[in-house]
Amino acid sequence: MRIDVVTIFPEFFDVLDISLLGKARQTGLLDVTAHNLREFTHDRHRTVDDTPYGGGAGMVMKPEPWGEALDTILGPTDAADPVTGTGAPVVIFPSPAGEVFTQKMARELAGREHLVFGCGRYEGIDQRVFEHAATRAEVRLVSIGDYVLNGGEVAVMAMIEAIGRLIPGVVGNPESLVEESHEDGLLEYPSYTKPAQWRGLEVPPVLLSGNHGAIDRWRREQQLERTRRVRPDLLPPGAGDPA
Ligand SMILES: Nc1cc(-c2ccc3ccn(Cc4ccc(CN5CCCC5)cc4)c3c2)n[nH]1
Repeated sequence: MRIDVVTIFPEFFDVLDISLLGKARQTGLLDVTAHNLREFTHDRHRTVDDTPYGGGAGMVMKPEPWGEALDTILGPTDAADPVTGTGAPVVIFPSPAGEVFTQKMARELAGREHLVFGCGRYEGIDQRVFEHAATRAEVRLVSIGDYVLNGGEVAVMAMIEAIGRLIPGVVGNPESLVEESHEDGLLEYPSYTKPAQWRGLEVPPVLLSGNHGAIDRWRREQQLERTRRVRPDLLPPGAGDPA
């Protein structure tokens, strides 16, 4: 998978070289390139923002540098490019006004060949950038949660990690991808490891029984109980009913 990130803080993404994804980059499974938006300005001050039409606090990111950056990354769109094939790029802009990023969306995006992330700053990006990009690629505004960050970079880092780890070969043990929170729609069961006693606290005896049928049943019940308590909105229909 090829990932391009457009940002005024390209060094922010250097951390990907040392994290879990560093190995994936070395093995060519994941190719991540950060582009400095200021490389696509032409004035002496490398200006990327200006005051908002209609007034209001703060600044808005100018459309021209974004247009040139996306021209470079998306390349001249020839008619043969289907906008929605797996090979066609998806351009994702983090936004507080976006659709919420979920494990389901992460799984879907992990199947695409080319992702482009656009990191806004200030009060956001001129709306026409999204409109024009949509004439040549699939465009999505995506929120990672109902809180306001200072820009898109942290959101993109979170999405790259959530997506990257679903790519076969990026995570050591693919088994661990199936049995985790949200993968089957429920929250995960609690985990334990040695020692069996720690500060007077025991490991649930079923986990030491070697009875794998009982262990699976206990874990499933833990998932349902935890999901009922913490995230009833995630319960599948009927799962919350008393047994
Ligand atoms: N899930 C999630 C994603 C983000 C996120 C993503 C990209 C950007 C780019 C700039 N900002 C800061 C920021 C500050 C103020 C406003 C609200 N203003 C009110 C009037 C115009 C806008 C919006 C945005 C981002 C925030 N935050 N949270």
